[in-house]
Amino acid sequence: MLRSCAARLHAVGALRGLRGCARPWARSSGPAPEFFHEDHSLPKPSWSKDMRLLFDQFMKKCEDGSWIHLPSYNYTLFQRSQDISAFIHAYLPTASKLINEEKLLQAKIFTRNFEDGLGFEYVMFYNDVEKRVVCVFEGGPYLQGMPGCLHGGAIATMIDATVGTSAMIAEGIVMTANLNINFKRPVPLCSVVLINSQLDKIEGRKLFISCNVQSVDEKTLYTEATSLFIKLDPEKQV
Ligand SMILES: CCCCCCCC/C=C\CCCCCCCC(=O)SCCNC(=O)CCNC(=O)[C@H](O)C(C)(C)COP(=O)(O)OP(=O)(O)OC[C@H]1O[C@@H](n2cnc3c(N)ncnc32)[C@H](O)[C@@H]1OP(=O)(O)O
Repeated sequence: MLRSCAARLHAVGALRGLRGCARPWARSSGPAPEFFHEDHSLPKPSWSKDMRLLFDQFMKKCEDGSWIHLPSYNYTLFQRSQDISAFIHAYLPTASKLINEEKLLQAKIFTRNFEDGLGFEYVMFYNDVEKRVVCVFEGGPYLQGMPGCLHGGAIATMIDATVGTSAMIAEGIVMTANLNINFKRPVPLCSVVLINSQLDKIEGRKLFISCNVQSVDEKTLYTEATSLFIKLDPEKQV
């Protein structure tokens, strides 16, 4: 399973020629520690029936290669601590002055650090022809905002992660410059939703990606969003 997940991620990278992801900042090579490799996007006992059903449906679509399952880990692409540090120095020199290098060793993706079933449960799929990333997302009980509803910040986070994945696949190292969200209906806590993102256009370093959040039966439109991502330029002092 680990081999096939790595192969799929590699396929996505190869698809885009790994633009911007050649790790020019890396000081070391070799495998990351084994415990890092748990793919959090695979079915777990805590997943609901809807989540499992949609996972199976999308995995079926992956069989002819039109869709790709994107594995997901609790660390960034730059998982080795020395890589993270070198990455920040190369791309975010202003921020690097304020970052505690020791704390950096503990860095993890915050959506992947809740206990199973309590926080963000999600899996993403990518269609290269249509330039779409779809995220199947179930927000657990620890993500409550208004009683019985998903916190808007949790929705924003997952929208950012979905459109961000789309931007990263297209152009490598990017950051969110603008995220514009219309919350149209409250999302019931612990329900499964589909986050559909679409890469609309690329203009120089700017990527425009739109997105909506729908119920599984597609009858309820919960949220609509547009986003702007900027491909980072290591020559610029951001
Ligand atoms: C092969 C890969 C496989 C991958 C597989 C998938 C794995 C996925 C794994 C994990 C995915 C997780 C994904 C998570 C995603 C999360 C992302 C975040 O949350 S990022 C944190 C929040 N964002 C910030 O903190 C940015 C702060 N802002 C900045 O640092 C700068 O403003 C930055 C970098 C965005 C732009 O700065 P400049 O100096 O590089 O660029 P300038 O010159 O200012 O802008 C460039 C152009 O963009 C326009 N622009 C910039 N900001 C704009 C704005 N807010 N609105 C409109 N236009 C804007 C400008 O007007 C300019 O346009 P003109 O070229 O002149 O036409």
